[in-house]
Order: sequence, then C-alpha cells, then structure tokens
Amino acid sequence: MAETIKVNSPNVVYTPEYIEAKYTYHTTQVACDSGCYVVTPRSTEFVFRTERRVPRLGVMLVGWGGNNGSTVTASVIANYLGLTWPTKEGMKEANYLGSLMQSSVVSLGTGEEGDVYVPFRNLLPMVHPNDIVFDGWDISSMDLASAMERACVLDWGLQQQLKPHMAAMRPRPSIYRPDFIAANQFDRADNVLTGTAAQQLEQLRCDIRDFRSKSDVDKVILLWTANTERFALLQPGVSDTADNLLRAIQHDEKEISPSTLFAVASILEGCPYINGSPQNTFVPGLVELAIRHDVPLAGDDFKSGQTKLKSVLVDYLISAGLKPVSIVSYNHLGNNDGKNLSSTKQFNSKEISKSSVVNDMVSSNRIMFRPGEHPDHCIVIKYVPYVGDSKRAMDEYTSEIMMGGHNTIVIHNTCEDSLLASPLILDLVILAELCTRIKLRAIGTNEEFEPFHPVLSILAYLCKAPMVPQGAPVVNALFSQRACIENIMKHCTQLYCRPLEWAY
Ligand SMILES: NC(=O)c1ccc[n+]([C@@H]2O[C@H](COP(=O)([O-])OP(=O)(O)OC[C@H]3O[C@@H](n4cnc5c(N)ncnc54)[C@H](O)[C@@H]3O)[C@@H](O)[C@H]2O)c1
Ligand SMILES: O=P([O-])([O-])O[C@@H]1[C@@H](O)[C@H](O)[C@@H](O)[C@H](O)[C@@H]1O
Repeated sequence: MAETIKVNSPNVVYTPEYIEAKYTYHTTQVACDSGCYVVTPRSTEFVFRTERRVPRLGVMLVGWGGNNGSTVTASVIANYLGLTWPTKEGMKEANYLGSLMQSSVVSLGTGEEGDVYVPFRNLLPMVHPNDIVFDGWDISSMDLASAMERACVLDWGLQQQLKPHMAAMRPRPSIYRPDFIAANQFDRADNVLTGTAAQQLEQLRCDIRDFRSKSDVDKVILLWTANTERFALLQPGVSDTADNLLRAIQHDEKEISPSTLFAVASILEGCPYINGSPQNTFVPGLVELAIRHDVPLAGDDFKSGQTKLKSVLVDYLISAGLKPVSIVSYNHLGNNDGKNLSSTKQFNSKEISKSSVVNDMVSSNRIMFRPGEHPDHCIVIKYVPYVGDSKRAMDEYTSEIMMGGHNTIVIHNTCEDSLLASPLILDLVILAELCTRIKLRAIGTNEEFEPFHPVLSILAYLCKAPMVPQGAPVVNALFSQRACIENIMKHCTQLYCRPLEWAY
C-alpha cells in the first residue's frame, strides 16, 4: 500500500507551508409554500487551507491515573517501543485497534486493480500517536506504573515491560470538590490542591505552562478522563456568561465544577479542551469564553461501546422503516468508573448522555413518530467489582413491524471498557489538533481565512452527546458522523508525505 497521496488537480495548490484546495459546497434551501415544499439548490465556493507542519503535541489528561488515562499512556509507549508480550493465545503485539485514524480506511477512488483504500490518517498531515507527550492531574497520587497495575486492564507480561517507563510519571495535584463526584471516591483523594477557586485556577494555568516549557511541545490539549461529575446547577450571574463565570471564580463560587475550572484554565492558556465524560462542563459562560478566545472545545462523553452500537442499530431500524418502540440498555462493570457511577447523581449524568443518542433519529421520521412520541428507553448501570474493567452490556430492541408484528433484537456485548475508550482519546486529541491547522474562506464573500467554529462538532463520531454550535442540529447516526470527518478531510484534499518530507 502506498503511503503518499498527491492530488493531481488545478484546484489544489501545495506550498511548503500549506495545502490549499477549492471546494464547492452544494446545499438545498427548503421553503413551504401553500403546502408545497419549494426546494432551491445552492452552491458556495470555499477555499480550505491546511497548515502542513505537524506539531509536537502534548496532551494533559485530567484523571491521568485512572483506567483510561493509565491505559492510553501505556498503549502509546507500547506502540512506540513496538512491544510484544506472551498470552495464553500466543504472542500479542502493540496496536491501535479501535482508532478511526490509525486502524480505519477510506476510499480514494478506483485504480487499475479496482477500488483503492488508504488509512484515514493518510488523508492529511497529522500527529502520530506514538509522538504524543502525556502529562496530567489526578486526585490520586499514584504513579502511572502503579495506576496501570491498579487498573487491571493490560496483560501482566506487558505491564512488566512498561513499568520502568511509567514509574516516574506522577499526576499533578488536582482540584477535588467531593460534592461533584461519588462519596466513595474519597479514599483516592490524597493529591489535592488547597486554596480558593481563583488560586486553584492559577495553579492549573501554571501547570500547563510548566508542562509546555519542560516538555518542549509546540501545542497542548487538555482532555477530561476523570470521574463523571454530577451536573452543575446553571445559575444566572454565575455560569450564564463568560464575565459572570470569571467573576464567580474570583468569588470562590462553590457551584463551579472542577471540570469547568479545568476548561477555563485550558481556554485562558489557549489549549483546546475535550470532555470525555457526560457532565455539563460546558456551561453557557464557558462556551462564550471559548468563542471569545477562539479556543476549540469538544465533548461530551466518549462513545465507546453500548451507545456506539445503539447509534448504528437505531439508525438502521428507522432508516429501514421499522419503528423502535422499546430500548433497554443494561450493563454492569467493576472498575472505578462503575464505582463512581453507583452513586445516583453521577449515574444521572451518564443516563442523560446514553439516552439522548436516539433523539435526532426519532424526531426526523414523522411517518412513524408523532411530535413528542419516542420509544421507551431505559438505561441501567450496576457496579459489580469482580468483573473489573470487563463491562458486560445487554440490550433489547423491540420494534413494531408491518401489520401489528414485532421484531425483538437482543445483544450481549462484553469488552474491556478502557481498551475501547483509549483509541478514542487518541482520535479526539489528534483530530482536535488537526482542526486547529485548518482554515477556510468563502470565495467572493470573505477574503480572510477563518478557523472552524470553536465547538468542534466534527468530533461527534467520538462522543455520546455531541456538542454543536448553538442552533446547529445534533446528528447521532454514527456513519453520518464518520462521513462528516471523511468529507471535511477530503475537502481539504490531501498531500500526504512521510513526516520527513513535509516537515519543512
Ligand atoms: N469506555 C470507557 O471507559 C468510558 C466511556 C465513556 C466515558 N467514560 C468516562 O471516562 C471517565 C474515566 O473513565 P475511567 O474508566 O478511566 O475511570 P477511572 O475512575 O478509572 O478514572 C478516573 C480518574 O479520575 C480521577 N479523578 C476524579 N476526580 C478528579 C479530579 N477532580 N481531578 C483529577 N482527577 C480526578 C480518579 O482518581 C481516577 O483516577 C469517566 O468519567 C467515564 O464515565 C469512560
Ligand atoms: O460508551 P458506552 O458503552 O455506551 O457507555 C459506557 C457505560 O455503559 C458504562 O457503564 C460506563 O462506565 C462507561 O463510562 C461508558 O459510558
């Protein structure tokens, strides 16, 4: 398989710094006139400009010592070193299965021997996961080698090879507000910052600057993979505007969550912020602050297993004209995430993100569903310590079919939760970084190149409850979300050379 792609088109210009490509965006404007839909095709010409130089990327994980944080860090080191290890099924080797960019392909077109498919990552210059530098915070002081052992996710033989490379990695002290996570997390909290919210915010900003300078990275992205928090109350004068949020922090307002404080620190330091959990980190004032500073945001809640499958199955059912009327999603797991979710308020945060994934598909079909009508949808999560990170998910989908018939689909799905989430963390940070290098302008109306909107809805494929710019529609159908990433990357067209060749 060739690694280099070069587009042969008068609409694509390559300079040492940029790839510039013209693209005509076709849409249709729909108006209703006397009971008739009047559809008007529209076309807009854009120029997409992609900066070719790939930076040295630093990723700061909040919750670094958790199952996901320790596992993704270990997996990158294992891939970088090309580690192999013995298991009862034979020798295993490090890989990035589950990553859209590293393990999925896209069609380039038709060659002499048929269709040509290339790795997603080849479409545009992007960070390779092996080159990411990790750092982060945790309320638990445990070093990353011990945290990897605590997580019980990776095989013992692999852990033994990794420990020397992770023992010196220590999470920075973090903000701990017991009221936001389960009381059962108290025993972990031996690595916490003191002081007021303003002082803690300043410390986080110092941590980011410290990491940036000591690790010699060009860019830093913050990603929350700490415990699921309860939803924060949205209070006028506190979280409703950027200025009120900043003022509330100065007044040590207790209803501002640790995750929102991390997001404020990230924005003020110019670092994209990604929320891998379901809580409402992105309060209105936070989003306003991100827009003011033009700093990307993405979230919420990694879409890793049961919900990912649901976003495909419900899309299939409704697209096929079958009416889902009952969806029951049960799962149990025994890791610390499950322990935290055994607390009602934290479960409620997860219940929201796991339930909302069908809403757009249901409301799009007025043949089946009257306004306000929706399937019965039940989410159950139970904590069973013995099974650890090996989440057991059981789903039942009942649909009405023709002439009073029913179709019931039952699914059993077992996986190591952190091994599904870890590749998503890599895709999220790599795509978020890529988005910071892409700008576009509409030909004829705008001579200035502009960045994407700070709320990166392009990352919806990776999130259960995708954040979108205000007023934009939420799309949850998984393959529509995947097509969005592929199409935008193809609009930028592509020149992909080995890093040596385009690091001008
Ligand atoms: N498949 C998945 O694993 C998956 C899928 C979707 C979402 N998530 C979400 O990702 C998050 C992490 O999952 P996990 O399995 O790694 O959980 P985990 O409990 O193993 O890790 C969370 C870590 O965050 C730390 N922590 C808690 N509060 C903190 C704070 N204020 N600052 C810094 N660190 C803090 C904890 O000490 C712990 O080490 C959870 O919110 C979970 O709901 C996970
Ligand atoms: O991604 P998904 O498999 O639908 O949802 C999962 C939940 O079922 C699980 O209980 C929780 O611990 C994970 O964080 C994840 O959110």
